[in-house]
Amino acid sequence: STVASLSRSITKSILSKEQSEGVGARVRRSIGRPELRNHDPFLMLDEFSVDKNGGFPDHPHRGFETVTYMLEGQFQHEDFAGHKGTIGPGDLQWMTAGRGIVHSEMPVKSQTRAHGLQLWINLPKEHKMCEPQYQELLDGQIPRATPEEGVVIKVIAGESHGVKSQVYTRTPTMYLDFKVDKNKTVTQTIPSTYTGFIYMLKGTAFIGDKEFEGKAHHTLTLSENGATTVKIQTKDEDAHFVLIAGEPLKEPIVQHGPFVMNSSEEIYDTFVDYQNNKNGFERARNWRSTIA
Ligand SMILES: Nc1ccc(F)c(C(=O)c2c[nH]c3ncc(Cl)cc23)c1F
Ligand SMILES: [Fe+3]
Repeated sequence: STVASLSRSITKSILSKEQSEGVGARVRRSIGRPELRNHDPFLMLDEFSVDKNGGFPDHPHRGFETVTYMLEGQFQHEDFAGHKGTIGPGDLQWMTAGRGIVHSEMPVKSQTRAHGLQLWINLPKEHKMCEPQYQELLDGQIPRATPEEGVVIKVIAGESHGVKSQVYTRTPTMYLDFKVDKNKTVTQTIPSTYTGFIYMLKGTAFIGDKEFEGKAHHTLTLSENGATTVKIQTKDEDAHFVLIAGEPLKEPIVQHGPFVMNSSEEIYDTFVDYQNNKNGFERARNWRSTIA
């Protein structure tokens, strides 16, 4: 007899409404909102929308990674080491803050609005104080899997249908951008130990054997039922969503804003380092971004 392969199912569906963040920015907070904490290894997912007067001026990070994926408009970034650049629609910036980054993230002034996703991925203890690293890919450098006509999966991290990303993930992570035409079915393999969720950007998708309906701006958390796949269908509407999954770190999380360590002592030490420009924050002394 054939055993129908079990799919992961949806355990929660949470709508994210816009809230203010940064300077004049609006974000829909997915992971990281009160109803969506403890999705180890993920700390936050924001769908951000910033007009030319807003942005995220000079601020620090330590102990985790920020993954910025642009959907519309152009965003510029600059850090305290002089690393700067602009990312546009479809482009990716995977920033491993490690021991410390101070940077500014602002829309390009001429733009109407910058719209994208920023995911915060926690780092395991042994990497929290690593040298900062950038992995930046233009849209055209991100591989696509097209299991069938009308199903395009951008492999931002991890693997889909035999297509692998080149991004080095210290915390094993899968990050896939799905554009699925109507009346399609796609099955994605996910390691059964991974914590996973879908964030809907546009349209409607039906997930799992029970065809749970996913609508725009909803976070759909995936069950951990031992399944190694998730089945996603569309009916009379196209769908655009991201599927994000990763290996839980199972370490203590102590977070104060942009600092995420394993103990309150380490957080205290981080504040001391930041105030005194030490242990990775040396270049923050007297630094001001030119773009904010
Ligand atoms: N501590 C702290 C406090 C408040 C913040 F807004 C931020 C921050 O920078 C961001 C929050 N979501 C975001 N989405 C997109 C971008 Cl480009 C940046 C952010 C931050 F780091
Ligand atoms: Fe930042």
